[in-house]
Amino acid sequence: MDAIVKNFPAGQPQARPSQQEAEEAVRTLLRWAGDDPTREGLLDTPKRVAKSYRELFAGYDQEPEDILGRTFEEVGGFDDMVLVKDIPFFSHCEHHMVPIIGKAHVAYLPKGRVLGLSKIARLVEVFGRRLQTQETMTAQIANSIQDVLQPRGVAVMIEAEHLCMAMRGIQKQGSTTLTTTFTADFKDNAAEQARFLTLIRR
Ligand SMILES: Nc1nc2c(ncn2[C@@H]2O[C@H](COP(=O)(O)OP(=O)(O)OP(=O)(O)O)[C@@H](O)[C@H]2O)c(=O)[nH]1
Ligand SMILES: [Zn+2]
Repeated sequence: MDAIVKNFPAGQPQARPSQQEAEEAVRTLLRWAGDDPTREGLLDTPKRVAKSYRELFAGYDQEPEDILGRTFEEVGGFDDMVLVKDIPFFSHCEHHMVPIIGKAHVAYLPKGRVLGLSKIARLVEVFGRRLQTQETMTAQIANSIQDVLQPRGVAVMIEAEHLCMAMRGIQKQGSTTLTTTFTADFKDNAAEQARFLTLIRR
């Protein structure tokens, strides 16, 4: 497996470890948790975890440009807000690698071109399936739509529960974190921001 890990923080692509190395790392963590990786029930667990990581972190193999590339211009002059709300997602926090469970609300003000609606949900998936902070994910969704589609503005709100705060640490269940990013006209126009917030609360 010689795939390159994208998004490496220092900007230096690193070769992916082999399947065997990944499985060995899981065996180490099983021993760290206090269990015995050689007992029958755990024999295939390292293989399953490695496979499951490829799915849970599939977003490292996808680029927003590939998803947002296909746009439509024939929309009868429509230039008002397009809002896709309540897009459910799962992610993992980059501090503890524990799930973040949430919903994203994504709006933009078109300028001549619109996106296929499913592409907005696909974009949420791409960034959700990476290690994240909620703030980063919110900004990444907004900025990639702004950069690729170049609409008049983008608004993104994420509401999420962080299981690292619920299952461990401070152990507060049921709290919700809200984050927003506004670009261009949404950033400069309080009335557009208010309309976005009203529509997602309806
Ligand atoms: N800003 C931000 N913080 C997050 C996010 N997800 C988790 N965190 C926080 O990251 C922080 C990491 O704090 P540290 O003190 O380094 O780690 P810790 O000792 O495990 O912290 P506790 O969770 O307080 O036990 C915690 O306060 C988490 O709640 C996120 O998406 N955004
Ligand atoms: Zn965390």
